[in-house]
Amino acid sequence: MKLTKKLFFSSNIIPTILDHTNDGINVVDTEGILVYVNRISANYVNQRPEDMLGHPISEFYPDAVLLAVLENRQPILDKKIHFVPPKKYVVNSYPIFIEGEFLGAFSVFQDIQEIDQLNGKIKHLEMQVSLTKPEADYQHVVHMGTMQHIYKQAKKIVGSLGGPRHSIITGESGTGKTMLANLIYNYAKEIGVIGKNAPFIEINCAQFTNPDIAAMEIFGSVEGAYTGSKKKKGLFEQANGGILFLDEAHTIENYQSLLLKAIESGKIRRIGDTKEIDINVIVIAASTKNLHEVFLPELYQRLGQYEMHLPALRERSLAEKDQLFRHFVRRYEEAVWEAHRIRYHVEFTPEAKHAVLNAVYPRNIRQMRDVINYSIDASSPLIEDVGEKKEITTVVGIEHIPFELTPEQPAAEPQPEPKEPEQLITPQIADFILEQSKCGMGPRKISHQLEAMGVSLPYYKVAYFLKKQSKN
Ligand SMILES: Nc1ncnc2c1ncn2[C@@H]1O[C@H](COP(=O)(O)OP(=O)(O)OP(=O)(O)O)[C@@H](O)[C@H]1O
Repeated sequence: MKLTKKLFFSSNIIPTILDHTNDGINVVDTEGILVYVNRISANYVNQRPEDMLGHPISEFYPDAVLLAVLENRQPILDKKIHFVPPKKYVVNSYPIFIEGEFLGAFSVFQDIQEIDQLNGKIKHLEMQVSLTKPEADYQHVVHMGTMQHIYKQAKKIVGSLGGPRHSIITGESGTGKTMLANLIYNYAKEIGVIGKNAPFIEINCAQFTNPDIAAMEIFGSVEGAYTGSKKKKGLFEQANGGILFLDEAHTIENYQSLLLKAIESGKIRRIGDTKEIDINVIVIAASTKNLHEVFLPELYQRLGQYEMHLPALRERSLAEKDQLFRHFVRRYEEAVWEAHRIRYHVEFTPEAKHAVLNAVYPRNIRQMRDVINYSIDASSPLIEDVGEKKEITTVVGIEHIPFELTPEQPAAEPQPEPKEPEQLITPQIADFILEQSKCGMGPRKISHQLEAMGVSLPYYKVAYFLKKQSKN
């Protein structure tokens, strides 16, 4: 037998093909009774097609778009439906007219849960990147107090008539050294000291366990300079015409004389090479250490005349901290707008804001930023629960702040709910928490376990209890 058009349409091939598509298909008569369901659609609602036929579609798909199509006799396209969250599909539905007579409707739908979740993850990652990127534009940094004075100094270093000069930035981790280097770079471009497309090459010298590898990265190498070394352009060459930012510069101890020579002569030599290469690079060396004590005196003298020190967060005024706080909250709101086109309003309760502003941050502004982002994350709704809303307000309370911060507050300040955990924690619950903690469980896991046992005790209260126990 030969497959012909006639045979194709008269046989059972079409339903078989429809069972092998990736889309779900439903066909109903004018009463909304299912006359055809493909396998995908039946699987979607955990049924067999034969058990669905002859039943109203609403029994299986309560929000079926087909019902509206039956009423209006018009197609409905690209409608997104949440089935049972997080199950989600997008559906196109059409009326069926045969020889002008209205006979029913059909719909074709695609499961988009996975695509939606992937999109959500991409947006989440994009948001994380945007929230943790150092500010590069002076308009967008907090420039009251500390930065006002330091930025003036930085501008002089690159912008003075006799400049630009190399410089040193010191400060504890997370105080804004990389950010300041970026600001200098942008300012230098703005005033034409370096070209609009000039490179900004950043290297954290501490990332190399071996000082020889660090040197090869910075100065480049020729093949065979060391066992296995390849011909390689160094960062100095890559930064030619722009800025070379050497973070954690104290770790390049062994190669300080090479650095000095490069800075003094404007020439570098790749490790293992004899040929010199001209370079025109502004070097900014940053460190958490006092480079005066670490660098060769000549190198320090060359760079350290132009030294800027960024104070730790604890040394900054409350007003400056408050500005930083507002800045990071605003950045979060802007990131939500960028990712989801949702106007997001973040409010902190006075108690929560007090906790954030008065906590101790060993990792300085970076840690404060992370705590603010974490707290807002904790109070924010899930994307899947937002629906079509275009404006949302969230209130960050003390319960959203990472627990380590709250006990660090000044003793003179009233502690939030200090007695409550003890009131809630019976001797049995106390024993349970201590036992789980001994087995290495963290407060969050313990709180989840308690919840499964019908005891509602937020993780931060578990943490507070454990902290008190460890002090007793
Ligand atoms: N004045 C400021 N205004 C706004 N954001 C700031 C300010 N100072 C620092 N930050 C932000 O704090 C975070 C940490 O800053 P940065 O990465 O520059 O610190 P760092 O001193 O280079 O840290 P590390 O020594 O660990 O490399 C960044 O997100 C940065 O943008």
